[in-house]
Amino acid sequence: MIAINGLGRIGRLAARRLALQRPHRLCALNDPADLETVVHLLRFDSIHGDDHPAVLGLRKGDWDFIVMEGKEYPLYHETDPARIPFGDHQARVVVEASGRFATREGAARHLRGPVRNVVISAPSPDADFTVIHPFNGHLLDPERHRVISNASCTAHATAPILDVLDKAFGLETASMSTVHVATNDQRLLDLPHKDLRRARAAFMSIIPTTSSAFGALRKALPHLPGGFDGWALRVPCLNVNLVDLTAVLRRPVTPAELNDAFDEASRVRLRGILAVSEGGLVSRDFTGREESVVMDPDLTRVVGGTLVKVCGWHDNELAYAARLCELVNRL
Ligand SMILES: NC(=O)c1ccc[n+]([C@@H]2O[C@H](COP(=O)([O-])OP(=O)(O)OC[C@H]3O[C@@H](n4cnc5c(N)ncnc54)[C@H](O)[C@@H]3O)[C@@H](O)[C@H]2O)c1
Repeated sequence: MIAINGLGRIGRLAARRLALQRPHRLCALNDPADLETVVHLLRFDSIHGDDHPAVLGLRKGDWDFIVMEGKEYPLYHETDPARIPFGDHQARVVVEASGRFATREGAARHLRGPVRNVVISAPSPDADFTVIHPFNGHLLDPERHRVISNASCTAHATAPILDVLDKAFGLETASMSTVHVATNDQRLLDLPHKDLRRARAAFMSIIPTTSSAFGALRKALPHLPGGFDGWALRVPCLNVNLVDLTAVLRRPVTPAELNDAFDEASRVRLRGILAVSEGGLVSRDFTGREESVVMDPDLTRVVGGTLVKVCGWHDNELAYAARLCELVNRL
């Protein structure tokens, strides 16, 4: 059974998805917000529209429930994982999607009674294992790896690109910038934040900042060339990021060879994870895509044979929630 802590952008998408696809597996939810607020935000979504289950709130005595597609899920309002009685509902896996407990120590507060694993919906500095499916999921041992990080949306989008380049041409070195939409970790208007740039109004500027994807990628794909690094440019958009990756390959290539390699990977080996888009699209057109990355062949460039630049889009919310749900279902 699966429980979810933190019903924000990612937690709600995961809850809706599990309620539609695996209602018998979802057992309980937690968020400090009150019942009316949680129900309202589950029903109305500014980005993903109304393509989600019928949702109601129910109060029985002191207890709150979210009803999705006719099934009742207990909703708690704790702020400390150690106080959430997920174990009473036979939860074996907790999705930690609050963004507040990304360290092993914090996430491990869920590990009580029947709860065997916690999956953090973000990179973690010290989780037992960082998964980027399908590249290292086979190494995950749920008995040994009790606290698991599902890396980040950017890491999930970047890993397939690196994988194709490395397998097809050999990867010497690489650098990546993610053109990343605003998230609730920024400020709507200028307001203190530990990152001075994220303290600035999110919808006014291009905001250069760090990306936790690099740490997650280094952990999940340790064979990557050393020094792989880059940054995020937060832009005033709501959904869908662009990964812009520059690499030096071991042998000279043409743009057509690069695009063919992505095309081939999208058909069988990375089907469902990497896709290739048709031409002329913009970020909005990728909302609702569930692949970790959708390559844009028009943007492929080669400079002098071995220096290449390739770009791929991803729905940072929906595609990430899809990978997260696949992981907890496998667990
Ligand atoms: N938004 C994205 O595109 C995205 C993609 C991949 C990963 N992530 C990661 O997922 C995590 C959540 O991101 P988000 O965008 O959904 O965040 P969000 O800010 O939209 O939601 C956070 C939720 O957690 C709840 N919360 C706050 N304190 C809590 C506590 N003590 N206990 C339980 N719940 C608490 C809030 O009420 C809110 O509903 C972050 O670590 C983020 O980095 C986000």
